Amino acid sequence: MDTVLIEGLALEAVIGVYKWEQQIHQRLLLDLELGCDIARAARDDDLSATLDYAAISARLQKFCNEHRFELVETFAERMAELLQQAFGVTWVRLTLRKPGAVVDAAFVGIRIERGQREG
Ligand SMILES: Nc1nc2c(c(=O)[nH]1)N=C([C@H](O)[C@@H](O)CO)CN2
Repeated sequence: MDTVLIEGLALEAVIGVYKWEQQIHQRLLLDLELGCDIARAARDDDLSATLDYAAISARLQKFCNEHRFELVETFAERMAELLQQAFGVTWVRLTLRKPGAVVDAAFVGIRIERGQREG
């Protein structure tokens, strides 16, 4: 199984459990590993035969503009569902970081894996 990567994608979202957090936008950082067989895309030099990282990045930025959640867990789970439903992603490892949420930590966040890794 090959992997399409998106790393350090900056997302602006309304996210947090506290009232003050629900009135501001905060930056999240997203890393994605997306399972994908790239053989046909590479053979035919054909974008339509692989996962388009630009289209996926734009769709996730739109999703963040349209939704608000309290937990990074919820955001991560919903983005994984979107990747499966809208782009046919069969396996994803998703890391979502919330910089600055804990002052003494560079990052806090979560990592999830969904779907079956083939090959
Ligand atoms: N496991 C989690 N812990 C916490 C979260 C979260 O989303 N997942 N969120 C917060 C607050 O919103 C925090 O980020 C504000 O500083 C606390 N713990």
